Amino acid sequence: MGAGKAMILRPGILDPHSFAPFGSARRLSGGVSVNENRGRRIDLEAQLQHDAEARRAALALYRMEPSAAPVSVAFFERHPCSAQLFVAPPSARFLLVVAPDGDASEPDPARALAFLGEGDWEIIYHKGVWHFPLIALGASTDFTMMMWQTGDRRDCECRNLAAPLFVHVP
Ligand SMILES: NC(=O)N[C@@H](O)C(=O)O
Repeated sequence: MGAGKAMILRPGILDPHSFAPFGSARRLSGGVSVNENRGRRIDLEAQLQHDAEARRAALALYRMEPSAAPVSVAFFERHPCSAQLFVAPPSARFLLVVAPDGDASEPDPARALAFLGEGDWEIIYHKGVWHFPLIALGASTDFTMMMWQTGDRRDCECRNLAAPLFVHVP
């Protein structure tokens, strides 16, 4: 993609197979009955891949305000030391934007992909996968996030793009 030439991305519907090169995605369902059958416990993936130096568990609530479409993606980031898990609630409508490694393990925006998710998903980015920060659509949405961190700058790398990508939302 030439410098300065904006690129349009149209998201596909999030599905585990399409997302697999970048991580795992699974709809949350089933689980076991808990609390006198007043609820269900759905266990999440607890064994997130991470480096030994990333020994600080980070568990957070991301209270995301909705983004307007088209969403401008001007950079990608990655977490070289840990996979990163997000849980989307049943009311969620969100975008994931990812890019494979290009030359010298830099993000390749020409092969970037966007995924539109709706409802309660567990999403896990593989360790070191280039992605744009999570995007909520439609309404303020609370996502749960978990990853392992070193506590220093190794936890997140960013790369600005020569030209932004614009993600159109159906
Ligand atoms: N950087 C950060 O805290 N969040 C991102 O990794 C994200 O994917 O939202």
